Amino acid sequence: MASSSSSPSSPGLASSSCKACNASSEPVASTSYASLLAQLGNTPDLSAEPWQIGSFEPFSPPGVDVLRRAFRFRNFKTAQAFAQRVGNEVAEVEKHHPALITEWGKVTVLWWTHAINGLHENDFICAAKTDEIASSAQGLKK
Ligand SMILES: C[C@H](O)[C@H](O)[C@H]1CNC2=NC(N)=NC(=O)C2=N1
Repeated sequence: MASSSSSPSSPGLASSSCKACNASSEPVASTSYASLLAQLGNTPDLSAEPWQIGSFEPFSPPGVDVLRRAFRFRNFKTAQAFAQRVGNEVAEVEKHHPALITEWGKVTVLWWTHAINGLHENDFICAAKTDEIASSAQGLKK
């Protein structure tokens, strides 16, 4: 595993707030990208199975860069409650909204900035806040 699945993020990022963003906002600079990823606990782990996503990681479907992490839960109810907390406590507070895929025992969270079709510092802030919620979420499987 790349890191503990409960709370790999640095408290600094998780206690920052999102800045207003529009189509001319700057994506994260290549110089800060690696440091921001490291703050989310992302370190290369060549021994991990391809389906394990133990920390937020870059994911690049054609045409867009995304941060993605899958969280495992004991059942559907606890997965759904976590997705709702991310929606209410991060997305609606920060006015920055993820894709949340809720399945039995699993929530996949994808952060990117629609306005720039890529990654902004806001995405790293929201990813860190998501990790923080996971660290106290009921039913999370570590
Ligand atoms: C007007 C409103 O603030 C914007 O449309 C916000 C809403 N939530 C958003 N969420 C995300 N992830 N990216 C955006 O560019 C975005 N824009």
